Amino acid sequence: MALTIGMIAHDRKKPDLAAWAEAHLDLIARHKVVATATTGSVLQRTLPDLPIKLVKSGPLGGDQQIGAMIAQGELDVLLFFPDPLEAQPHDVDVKALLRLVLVYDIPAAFSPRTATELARSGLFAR
Ligand SMILES: O=C(CO)COP(=O)(O)O
Repeated sequence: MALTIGMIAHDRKKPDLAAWAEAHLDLIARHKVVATATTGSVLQRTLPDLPIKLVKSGPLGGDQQIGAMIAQGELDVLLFFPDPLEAQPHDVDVKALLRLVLVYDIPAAFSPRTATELARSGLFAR
């Protein structure tokens, strides 16, 4: 059964997420990918053949849209690479998203290494 995977990264982490997605394309290509707008455009540049549903940019409500998907049971996994060294204008939205990840116990990874461990868990092989 295809999973719906959310992909989000803050600006300085977008290259890391694109590189991770490229390295794991065989796994994620079986699933549906939804991404915030700017993250999604970077992913599309790296992986032009991967279909990606775009929501709004994070600071314009995209994190909240992904959060709403979690609340509605429409998101199975979240890969979110935040930048721990840069303040975000929409920090409250980021916190709200992370809170919903915990409320609904969504499998999530916040760095390339944890994403790789999640991939090794077999989650994406379903
Ligand atoms: O800000 C984000 C996550 O908090 C991501 O939004 P963008 O992908 O539009 O940069």
